[in-house]
This record gives sequence, structure tokens and C-alpha cells, in this order.
Amino acid sequence: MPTVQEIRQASADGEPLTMLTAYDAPTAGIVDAAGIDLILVGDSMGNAVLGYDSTLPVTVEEMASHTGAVARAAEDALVVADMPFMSYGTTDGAGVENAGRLVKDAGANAVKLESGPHTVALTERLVNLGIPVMAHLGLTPQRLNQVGYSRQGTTEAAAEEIRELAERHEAAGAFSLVLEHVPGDLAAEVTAALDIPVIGIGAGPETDGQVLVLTDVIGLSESAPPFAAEFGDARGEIEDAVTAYREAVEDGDFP
Ligand SMILES: Nc1nc(=O)c2c([nH]1)NC[C@@H]1CN(c3ccc(C(=O)N[C@@H](CCC(=O)O)C(=O)O)cc3)CN21
Ligand SMILES: CC(C)C(=O)C(=O)O
Ligand SMILES: [Mg+2]
Repeated sequence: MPTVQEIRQASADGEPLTMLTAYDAPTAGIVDAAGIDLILVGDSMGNAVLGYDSTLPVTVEEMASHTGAVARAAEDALVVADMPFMSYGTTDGAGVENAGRLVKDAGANAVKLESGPHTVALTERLVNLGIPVMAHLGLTPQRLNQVGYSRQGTTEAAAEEIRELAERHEAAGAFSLVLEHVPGDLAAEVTAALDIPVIGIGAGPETDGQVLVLTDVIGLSESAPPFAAEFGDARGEIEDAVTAYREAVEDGDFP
């Protein structure tokens, strides 16, 4: 398992960082063995595998359960767990306690918070306690009811707010920053301005790394964002296997 310092060093050496989500042991094992640098137990689990409409209903208990499965399967990748909606930012005590559950009980190596002015102090507090923090700016899907899933940072004022919050979270000790669904030129500017690695999703090619949701990448998601890409057809593979099984049983060919 690399430390966050080793992740920072790999990025400083010019290696593009790769991050994918995983939510269970078998897929985490595949992602880990394939050489992905960081595994994110994303709260996208809510819509990607738990059948919710959004990430908002996901609980700390659900995150801890699935983070445990991923952490038990990952040997080489750094495991980052998303803090779910309303598990931080309410009071610093709640944020610290819930981050502690994901690291101490579930085995995550780091946590990710959807960042804002309210997470600067919490980021510093967690880092001081020994919990590495990944910041997340641009589209922050836990603010669905305020901004939908639209591209962020498209006005100069909004871009400036993202630049400033990125700097403040780096200063607070975040080891990395996810920048989601923002214009590529803004992502390039933020990447150039920060020392910590910036990992983009729907943020163009000029960040230090890329992240996507696993079910989007393998072709299993029922719907995916416009910036996602399919590198396989898992849905088709599963349909073929399940249909072949059903036919084999019905036809008397299996067992
Ligand atoms: N499977 C999956 N992949 C993801 O990348 C992902 C999740 N789930 N769940 C959490 C968030 C939600 N994400 C999304 C979801 C939809 C759009 C999207 O369709 N955007 C359109 C419409 C914007 C609007 O609602 O106005 C766009 O054109 O930007 C973007 C990001 C990214 N994250
Ligand atoms: C899309 C990534 C960055 C995320 O936060 C998630 O999967 O929950
Ligand atoms: Mg998330």
C-alpha cells in the first residue's frame, strides 16, 4: 500500500495518476491487480450499485461496509473513501468521528470530502489527526438540489471561487484534489497552480490524473454522465452468461 506521500511523489515524477471507483471485493481486486493507483469507494455507490436515484441517501454505515470489502481486497492501491452527505460539515466533531470510522474501522487509507468554505478547518483537523484528505471541487454532486449536475466554474466569479478554494484546501493539508465537470482551461490553471496532484473527471486532459466511475468504464451503468467513457461491455457479458445459464438449465444441458 503506498502512502499519500508516495502518490504525490509518483505524480511529481510525471506519472499520470489513475483512479477508479470500486464498491466490493471482487471488482476492487480486479482494479488493484490492473495497476490502478487509487481506488475510490465513491458515494456514487448510491446510484451505481445501491439502486438510489442519487448519492444523497448513502449512509456512513453503507460506506463503512463497502469500504471494508474494498480495503480487504486491495493490496497495492491507496483506498480513499467518500464521506457521504451530511456526515461532515454539520459539526467538526461529527466529521472527525465519521472519518475515523471509515479509516479506523473500515480500513480506508484516506477520505474524500466534497469541499467548500466549511471544509477548510475540518481538512486541517483530519490531517493533523493522521487522516489524509482528498479535496473535491467543481461539480459536487451532494449539492444536487442546488446546482443539479451541470458544469461548474463557467463564469469568471465561479472559476475564481474554485481557484481560491483549491489553494485553501492545499494549504489546509489536502494531499490531492478531485476537480469534476469544469472547463479544461480552468482545470489546467488549477493543476499548474497547486503542488498537490489534481485528478480530473470531466475536466479535460491537463490534470495530473483521471478518475471515472467503474460501472461507467466497464459498460454496466444504466446511465452515465456525458464525460464518462465505456471501455468494455460488462452489461452484455453478464446478459450473455445469465441467458446461457438459463438456456442450459431449461434445455437439460446443465448440470
Ligand atoms: N455512474 C455514475 N457516474 C458518475 O460519474 C457519477 C455518478 N454516477 N454519481 C455521482 C456523480 C453524478 N455525476 C454526474 C451525473 C450526471 C451528469 C450529467 O448528465 N450532466 C449533464 C446534465 C447537467 C444538468 O443536469 O443540467 C451535462 O450536460 O452536464 C454529470 C455528472 C458524476 N457522478
Ligand atoms: C466521481 C467521483 C469523483 C466520486 O466522487 C464518486 O464516485 O462518488
Ligand atoms: Mg463522490
